[in-house]
Amino acid sequence: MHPKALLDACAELLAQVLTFEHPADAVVARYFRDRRQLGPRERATLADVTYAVLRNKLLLEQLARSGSGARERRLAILGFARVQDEQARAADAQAVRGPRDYLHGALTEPERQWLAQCDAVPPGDLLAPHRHNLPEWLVAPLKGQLGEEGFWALAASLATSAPLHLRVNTLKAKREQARKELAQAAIETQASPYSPWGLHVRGKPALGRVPAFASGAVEVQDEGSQLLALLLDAKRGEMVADFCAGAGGKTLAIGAAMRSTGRLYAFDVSAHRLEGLKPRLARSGLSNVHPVAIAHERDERIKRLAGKMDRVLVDAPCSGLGTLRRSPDLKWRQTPAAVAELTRLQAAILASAARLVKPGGRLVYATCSLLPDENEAIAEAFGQAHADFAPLQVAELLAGLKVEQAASLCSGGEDGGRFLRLWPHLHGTDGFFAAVWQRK
Ligand SMILES: C[S@@+](CC[C@H](N)C(=O)[O-])C[C@H]1O[C@@H](n2cnc3c(N)ncnc32)[C@H](O)[C@@H]1O
Repeated sequence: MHPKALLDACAELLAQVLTFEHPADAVVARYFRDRRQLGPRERATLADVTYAVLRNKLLLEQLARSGSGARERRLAILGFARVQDEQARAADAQAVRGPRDYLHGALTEPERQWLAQCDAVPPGDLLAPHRHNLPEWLVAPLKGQLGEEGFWALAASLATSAPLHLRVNTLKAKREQARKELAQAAIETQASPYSPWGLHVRGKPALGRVPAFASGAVEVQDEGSQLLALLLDAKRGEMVADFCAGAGGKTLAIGAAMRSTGRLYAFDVSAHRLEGLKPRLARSGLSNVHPVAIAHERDERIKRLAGKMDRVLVDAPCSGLGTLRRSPDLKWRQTPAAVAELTRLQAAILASAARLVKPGGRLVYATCSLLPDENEAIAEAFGQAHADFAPLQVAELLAGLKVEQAASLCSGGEDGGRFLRLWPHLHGTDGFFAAVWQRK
């Protein structure tokens, strides 16, 4: 595709994404579906430019106030330039000559001059929002937790794309064996630092046709997600519920930890999301998973299982702000009112799910949010209202599960070990929270 046509396509896609009527990944997927002629490299550029604009929206909008032509085109040019610079850095700037040659081929002379002017703006001249690229309502709760330095480190980390992590399906392969199999397909990996099931992939290779993936020996899963499933510590032959299973990322990890024995219910209110679990389940080789679409958290089918579960995971619906590297549109689509609404739902789901746990059983509440209102506040309110649930120290549990540097992954409580608290800038994972209780 000629650079001019690709830049036009970027501007066209951006115009659709920036209405924020639908999640960016859905808009991008539909755009690709409607244009089957696009090749893999063009698709990659279109997605990368879109995501670069979403991640750096406040800065790029500020820069795009100058220049001429359609706003989406100016944003596309700025996003494209960032993507090409990033690629050049990743490939070693020395080796890549003229990293912006391709983009320059799409620009008019005035546009080239304008881009050079944008490049020359000294970072010190930019206001704070143009440097952190976060909505104002998020700044105070994040600074409140991280302090000034931590906040800026997080903002820098959220401006990057997330690394690719795999979880080895221990039902099918040991970690070292999966590594070797992947290496044969020219996929370089190394053991993840925290999850005993994890592999960190070098680069972002396509996995669809890689034998280890097709055979179900590995699944794509953020290392933080793996740790949540690990924390449930489900054992052979147990009765377990994954209360908000969605497309089953954690269900699959829990089922494998149970060695495909016992009974693992995958509940969700979205039958559509549970449908997404089916092909993954087929690949995984698990036969202990029972997906059940429920009407709501107080569904009759849930009530019938009261007091019967050894372990229950509540991977609650949340703002998703811990996944901003992957879904940067969320920071522009979420609102304080939507978060307040979510906190009511989270408390209700946790209270209902807790009824399933039998005496001596374990309850895990988790989110991929960075906000205390969705995390510590929900866990603390639950603890106060449920004297029959004793809090467990996450740092101790993870250390017992042989997770390296377990204490560094935790915060809260007297010794800082009460909750799991993962941060992209500190741990390289998505942002995650978890609290654990044992029913007395
Ligand atoms: C964070 S996502 C789950 C992700 C999934 N556990 C995974 O690892 O892939 C939260 C899920 O909660 C579901 N949900 C929302 N309201 C619910 C409710 N009242 N009861 C059960 N699940 C609910 C949503 O449909 C969504 O799939």
